Parts: sequence; C-alpha cells; structure tokens
Amino acid sequence: MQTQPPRRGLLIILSSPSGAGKSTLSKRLMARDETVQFSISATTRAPRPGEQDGREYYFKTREDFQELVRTNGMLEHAEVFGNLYGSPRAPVEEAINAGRDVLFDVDWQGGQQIRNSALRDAVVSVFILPPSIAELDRRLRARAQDSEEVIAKRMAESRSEISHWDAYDYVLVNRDIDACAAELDAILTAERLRRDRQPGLSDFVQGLNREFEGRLE
Ligand SMILES: Nc1ncnc2c1ncn2[C@@H]1O[C@H](COP(=O)(O)OP(=O)(O)OP(=O)(O)O)[C@@H](O)[C@H]1O
Ligand SMILES: Nc1nc2c(ncn2[C@@H]2O[C@H](COP(=O)(O)O)[C@@H](O)[C@H]2O)c(=O)[nH]1
Repeated sequence: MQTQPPRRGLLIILSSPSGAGKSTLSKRLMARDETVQFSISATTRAPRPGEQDGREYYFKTREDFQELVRTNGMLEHAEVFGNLYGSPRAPVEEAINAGRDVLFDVDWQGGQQIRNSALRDAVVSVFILPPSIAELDRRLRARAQDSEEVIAKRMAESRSEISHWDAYDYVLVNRDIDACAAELDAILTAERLRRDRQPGLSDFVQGLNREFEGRLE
C-alpha cells in the first residue's frame, strides 16, 4: 500500500486593526473547536486587569524578549503600538507536526513574516475589517481596557493596518459577531477539506477502485 505523508496542521492567521474583533473571534473558534491550538504570543506590553501570564500572553521584559529573538525562538516578531510582540516558534512547530491547527492573532507584520516563513504552504490568512471607523472607535472604548492615549494611538495606526488587507487569503467584515464567526468556521472547514484532499482521499478512492474490481470479477 502507498504510504502517505503525515498530515500537517494549518497556520490560521487573524489580523485586523486593534478592536475589530480578532480576540473575540479567536475565543469563539477555540470554544467550538478544541482541536485548534492558540499561539500564545510573548509581549513586552504590561498585563491588562485579569490577564494571566501564560494564558493571554507570556509577559516579558525587553531583554528577555530580545534574547528569545536572538536565539531564533520566535517564528515572527514585531513592534506594535510601541511594544514588542512575537509568536514563540517551538509550540507552533510541535503542534503542526502533530497535525494540529494553530491560530494566530498577529498584526500585519507578523502575518507577512509567517506567510514568508518555511511554513508558508500551511498558512491560511484572514483579515478582519470593522464595519466603520466610528464603530472601531466605539468598540475600543466599550472594551474599557486601554487609556485614552492608548486608544488614540491604536486608532491612528488603524488606517495603516487596514492598508494591508489585500495580502490576505480571506477578508471578513465583522458587523455581526455570530455571522462573522460562522464565516470563519466555513473558511476553516473548506481549508481542512483542501488540506486533507490528497492524503485522505487517495486511499479512499483506491478502496472504491478495489470495490469496482470486485464487482467485475
Ligand atoms: N461584531 C461585533 N459587534 C459588537 N462588538 C464587537 C463585535 N466584535 C467584537 N466586539 C467587541 O469589540 C471589542 C474589541 O474586540 P476584540 O478585543 O476582540 O478586538 P481585537 O481585534 O482582538 O483587538 P486588539 O487588536 O486590540 O487585541 C470587544 O469589547 C468586543 O466584545
Ligand atoms: N506581530 C505580532 N503581533 C501581535 C502578536 N500578538 C499580538 N499582536 C498584535 O498586537 C496588537 C495589540 O494587541 P493587544 O493584545 O495589546 O491589544 C494586535 O494587533 C495584535 O494582533 C504577535 O505575537 N506578533
């Protein structure tokens, strides 16, 4: 019997301007599908109230973060809103080699680096747009997690982040969270079918052919 290469996991990248809904969509996806592994980023940003080290982020000093970069421990990294953020490499490689899909919440620079990495063939990238700039501003304020100064900085950067939308495989407008989450589900289902097409189905079609031959005998 023909041996098939082991199935590799997908790297699902979510990017958007701050406040468009990546974290909300990620949490919904993880709640529905426990096989998806979230890539917990490292950051030099201070924890928000309620955030726990090792759950939302690995909170690092600049020195420790830069040491991880220097030792090739990051799959990608970038400065965003004055803080350093990066995706630790080892858990991602371990997961996708074991066939698990990995979900990333990263800015456009991280998305670009992952798309250009050695893992590029496994990447599915999704850009999330807000329905309007006024609604983006409203969501950042309603989240009530950041100071006025931080919100102003994020709003000022949002135009530049949005300018990268066209580099992504899929673009969703997050008007209604249920509808947007359903669209993300549909993307994942279709991309998994595409990934599994070769390894899974050639065995299956060989089985159908043997069944044909049995009927001819
Ligand atoms: N479709 C939606 N309608 C209304 N509110 C929403 C919708 N999607 C997300 N929100 C709310 O908007 C706020 C920002 O969402 P979220 O934190 O998920 O954004 P984000 O893209 O992850 O932001 P950041 O990049 O800053 O981490 C949250 O309070 C969230 O509950
Ligand atoms: N390039 C990367 N960007 C990241 C990573 N983790 C998060 N982010 C992006 O930072 C901003 C701000 O996040 P917040 O938690 O401070 O609101 C947001 O756009 C994230 O997508 C990362 O590992 N690499």
